[in-house]
Amino acid sequence: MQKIFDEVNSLDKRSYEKFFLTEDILMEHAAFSIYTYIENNFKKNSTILIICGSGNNGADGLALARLLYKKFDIKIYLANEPKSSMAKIQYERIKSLDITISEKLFEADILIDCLFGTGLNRSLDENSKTLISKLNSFNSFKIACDIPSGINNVGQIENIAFKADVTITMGALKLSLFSDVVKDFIGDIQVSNLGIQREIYETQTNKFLLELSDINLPFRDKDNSHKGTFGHTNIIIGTKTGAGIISCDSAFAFGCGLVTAISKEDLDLPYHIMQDRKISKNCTSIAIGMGLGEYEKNEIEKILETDILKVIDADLFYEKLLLKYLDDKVVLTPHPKEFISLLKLTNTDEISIEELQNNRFLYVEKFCKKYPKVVLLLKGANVIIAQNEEIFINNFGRAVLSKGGSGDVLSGLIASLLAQGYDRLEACITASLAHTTASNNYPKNNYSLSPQELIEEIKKL
Ligand SMILES: NC(=O)C1=CN([C@@H]2O[C@H](COP(=O)(O)OP(=O)(O)OC[C@H]3O[C@@H](n4cnc5c(N)ncnc54)[C@H](O)[C@@H]3O)[C@@H](O)[C@H]2O)[C@@H](O)CC1
Ligand SMILES: Nc1ncnc2c1ncn2[C@@H]1O[C@H](COP(=O)(O)OP(=O)(O)O)[C@@H](O)[C@H]1O
Ligand SMILES: [K+]
Repeated sequence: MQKIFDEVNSLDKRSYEKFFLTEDILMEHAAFSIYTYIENNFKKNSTILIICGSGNNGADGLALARLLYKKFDIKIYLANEPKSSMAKIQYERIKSLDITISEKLFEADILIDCLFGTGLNRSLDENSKTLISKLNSFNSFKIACDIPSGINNVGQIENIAFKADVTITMGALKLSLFSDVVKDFIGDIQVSNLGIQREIYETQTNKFLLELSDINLPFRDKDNSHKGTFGHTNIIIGTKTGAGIISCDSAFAFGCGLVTAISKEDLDLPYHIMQDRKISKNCTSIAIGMGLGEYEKNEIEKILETDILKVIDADLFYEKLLLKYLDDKVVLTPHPKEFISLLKLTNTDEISIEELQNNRFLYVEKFCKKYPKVVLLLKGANVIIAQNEEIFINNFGRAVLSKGGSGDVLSGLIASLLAQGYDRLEACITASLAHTTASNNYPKNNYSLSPQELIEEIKKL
């Protein structure tokens, strides 16, 4: 996994003080990293337009222009006069070079957005909005320097943002790059080195970006085994029976030795899924809530009271009785609408979905502070897995998963791993990575994936 930081000003400051790296040195490395990216990916003499603002983001652009000059056909567009001391210095440094300052925007092969970086501290004015909108309309390859202009420090977009194909971010990953609302604006993310290896520039953090290598699939390492060796999950089937049956199937596919569907009615189940009316004696995990619908409250309480690890999903986030069980046995897997209900039930906050989606990390942190024993997995375009003060982000998911039943598959995967002995955080991390990786491996298109096909892809991991 990679470290993520709420802000990097303190890391820059530490570099100045501890390693005697000046702002100028950091900036030269920032510009050089974008230069290297362009050199490695584009033909000599490609046309490049660098859009520069008045602060140090603009200064990065001016330094970059100097590096690119002569090898590429570059022009600068000065959205504002250089104002910060570094912007003025960088401007002086290019004055004697014959770099054209373009009076207008044009569709170059490559556009580089150096308008605003981490210094964006107020709403965009009309000029900036028009400028960004015009840039977005061009068919150029678009590179954002540090962060696409228009995205603020907490990952919100008030009106418009530059729509990058790649964002080359300076020094370390910032949390603002991982809100759901910026997902379609940042493109691929690359981190540039600022004159010292990233692991030295970075300090301690409690936020991490998951990588594919963080997956820990449930391979079996002993052959002297039987089905009970790999756990027994119980999936509670509600009135909408399909949801729970999908979870049963995904739990079975992900290695659990036995899967039992708990249901009052006789169901038409696949042959490998057992059925019972009550929780199995040797049950090692439970998943409850998917398609639950109408259910006797005391029956649910009896299940929640058990000492077994549980995945709690869907309809249960609307039930007050859940409040008694927000402890070290549960994994909660709400989508945003369910999470705002949970926030309301727990008297944490009463907010709209829009407010949540604009501040996902804030509300996850609030909830986890209040319930530090719970493991929370907040679904969305970027899944957030959190416990106490730690946050893990899975940003691999794509729109192919926006289908009824995707979440039911995920509940089954987590329950399966819990049954096999994974701890709750490990189970969420591996299940979530398996879920997104399998969906991305679906070969046909990004709209027709069914839960069954998703489970088939999980079997191939
Ligand atoms: N601090 C450092 O050591 C480094 C900083 N670097 C660059 O510096 C950037 C941050 O530079 P700054 O702090 O100068 O900030 P920016 O360059 O992001 O923008 C600040 C300027 O824009 C103005 N501004 C802010 N919001 C505005 C709005 N909505 N409409 C119009 N004007 C607005 C500010 O008043 C200020 O003049 C980073 O994103 C990164 O690109 C890099 O060179 C790496 C090293
Ligand atoms: N655009 C997207 N990008 C990434 N992941 C997505 C996207 N849309 C949906 N998902 C994922 O798909 C799952 C949907 O779950 P959920 O809303 O509970 O569906 P259901 O209840 O129908 O099973 C979640 O894991 C969510 O993170
Ligand atoms: K930028």
